[in-house]
Amino acid sequence: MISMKGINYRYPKSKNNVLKDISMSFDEDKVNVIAGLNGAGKTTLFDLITGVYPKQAGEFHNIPTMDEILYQIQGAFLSLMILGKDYARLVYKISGKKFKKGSPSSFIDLGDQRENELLEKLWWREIGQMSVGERRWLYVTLLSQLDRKMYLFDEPTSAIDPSSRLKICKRLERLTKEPGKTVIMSSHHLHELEFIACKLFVMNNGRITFQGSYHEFLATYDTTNPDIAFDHCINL
Ligand SMILES: Nc1ncnc2c1ncn2[C@@H]1O[C@H](COP(=O)(O)OP(=O)(O)OP(=O)(O)O)[C@@H](O)[C@H]1O
Repeated sequence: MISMKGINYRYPKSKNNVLKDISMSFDEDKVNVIAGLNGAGKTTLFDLITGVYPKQAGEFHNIPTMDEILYQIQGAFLSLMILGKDYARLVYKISGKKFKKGSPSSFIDLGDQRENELLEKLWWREIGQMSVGERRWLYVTLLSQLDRKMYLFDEPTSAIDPSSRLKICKRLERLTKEPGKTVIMSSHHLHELEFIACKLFVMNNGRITFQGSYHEFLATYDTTNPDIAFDHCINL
């Protein structure tokens, strides 16, 4: 199990720690979701886990090597002129997987007919002509085809509609069905977590203030509304 204990981090030239005594353990059979206000420290934590920043204090356990990690950062630049299939080719090339010309159906099966059809549709469309939700779904879907031990997705569901958010969450949940894979995402949206097996972490001001299942989260704050639970959690 990938875990960490007592992690602290301070940016050079900053006075205060941005991560404060963080201890977490990630489940392999669930999507691990980190929620928190803007600036809570989620991206910093991802950057530390993946080695973008050097570790300062605390212990990390069982973190895979760089080539076993997929890290989807926020706002990665891609030309809007390239087609879905060009992005797919790039992803496959990076991973050393065999890419075939023509229809994606000859070598990619997403295990869901509607999603296979969506992939076929986006395959031939320019990135710039896709909706934001379609684009994010395509990125997550193609990246999740790569065989890695750990996947980190930084806000893959931001700025998209509830239906597309759920599709992306379900895609990540599918990854957790494969043994030996740990999936971690950050998110500002909590409602769709009801529909996936997840472990939720709430980060506030550099500290983990909750970790447990979605249902434990609601029960802790005695509500059925995750946004109200979140509000209580960060204001305690
Ligand atoms: N390079 C940096 N140098 C100094 N401070 C930084 C740096 N990068 C981020 N910070 C600060 O660290 C804190 C945490 O930022 P971080 O990007 O990790 O938050 P986040 O939880 O991912 O936010 P968001 O939800 O907005 O993406 C913020 O106060 C931010 O201003």
